[in-house]
Amino acid sequence: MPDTADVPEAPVITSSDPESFPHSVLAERHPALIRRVRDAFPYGPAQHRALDALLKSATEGVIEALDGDAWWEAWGVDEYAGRTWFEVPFLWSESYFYRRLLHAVGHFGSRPWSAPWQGVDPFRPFKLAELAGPEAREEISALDRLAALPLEEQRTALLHGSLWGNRADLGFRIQKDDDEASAAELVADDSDALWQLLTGAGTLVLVADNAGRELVPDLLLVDHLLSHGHIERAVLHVKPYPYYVSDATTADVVDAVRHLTDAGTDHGRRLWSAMADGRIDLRAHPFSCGPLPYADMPDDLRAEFAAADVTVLKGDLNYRRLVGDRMWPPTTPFADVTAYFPGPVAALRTLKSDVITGLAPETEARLVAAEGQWRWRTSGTHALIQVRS
Ligand SMILES: O=P(O)(O)OC[C@H]1O[C@](O)(CO)[C@@H](O)[C@@H]1O
Repeated sequence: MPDTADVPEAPVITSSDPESFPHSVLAERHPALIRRVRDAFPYGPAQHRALDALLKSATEGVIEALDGDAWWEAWGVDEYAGRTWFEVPFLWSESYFYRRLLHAVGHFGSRPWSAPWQGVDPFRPFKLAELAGPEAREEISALDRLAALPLEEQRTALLHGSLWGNRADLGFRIQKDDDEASAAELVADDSDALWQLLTGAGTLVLVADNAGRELVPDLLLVDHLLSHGHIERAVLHVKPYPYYVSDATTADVVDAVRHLTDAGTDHGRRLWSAMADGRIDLRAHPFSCGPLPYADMPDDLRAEFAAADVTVLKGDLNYRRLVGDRMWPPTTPFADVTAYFPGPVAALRTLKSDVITGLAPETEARLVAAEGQWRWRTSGTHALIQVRS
């Protein structure tokens, strides 16, 4: 089992409480996702049977070993085998669900002649529909207006575009009717500290989250930082395989850059050449699809983050992995729970799960008075920019 000895203590979140948000993800969101994936492709009988079996296992069954998967063996699958999905850490069981879903649809087939679905992204139809949608078109047409703004306003708009782009997460929207909720509030805003780190920096590591309407503004922010001399180089971490519905893979980066070039924007052309000359470098580390907190990251990934002037982690899941998926008192200092991280680190996240750290006592009191203990944590209507320099 991974070593988490250095991480401060707070209860690890599981899905065992039927009234809790994590329970609803396993009991409602995962079955809904299986239905959507099943309906999105003309899968064959073997895949339908595998999806039926996954549905039963995920809701009524127990964790099963993943034969021959050395990564998942290292990540604890044999230790958890035989326990229900609801009693193991929520972070772990949610990741395990995506690993099992991909296996069920044949994504990992190992013999090419009998594995026609190998490499097919079961979430691709949803990702493509998002990029083709009216909101994505409007965002492209807003780029001309953006270019007319003073530079400081441009960079703030781009940072906020990248931050709130995180709300465009397809997994989250499976359970939400009003994904474009109008209420939007920053519960912590360390953007001044972030701009200090991003001024005259050598290397920015950006750990991406979702494809489509989140990745496009992420890339626009990187383009701005490169073009205006804030940074010399960006290393963009994406997932090695489809994950958490809309998480970005290399194919999604290609689609996002093409989306910008096809629209005839300079941003697209600049991003394309920055990838060609190495100023934007892609990574797809296996640990990016791991079920563990970053405190347990392997040495090569640690060295990569240590070499950066600043690492920016996008999204809710990366936040859970950064601070540990635990029921922290909300005023626990962000700097304490990220002290282990090798180098300056920032989180850009809309709140979509129970975990929260780094709130000012008055902010917590106001949120609880207005919405109780839980709602504001998962509704996607609040966001944060937190930095540990
Ligand atoms: O795409 P994001 O911002 O990482 O959000 C993913 C989040 O969605 C959920 O799967 C459900 O909201 C969370 O458990 C998870 O942290």
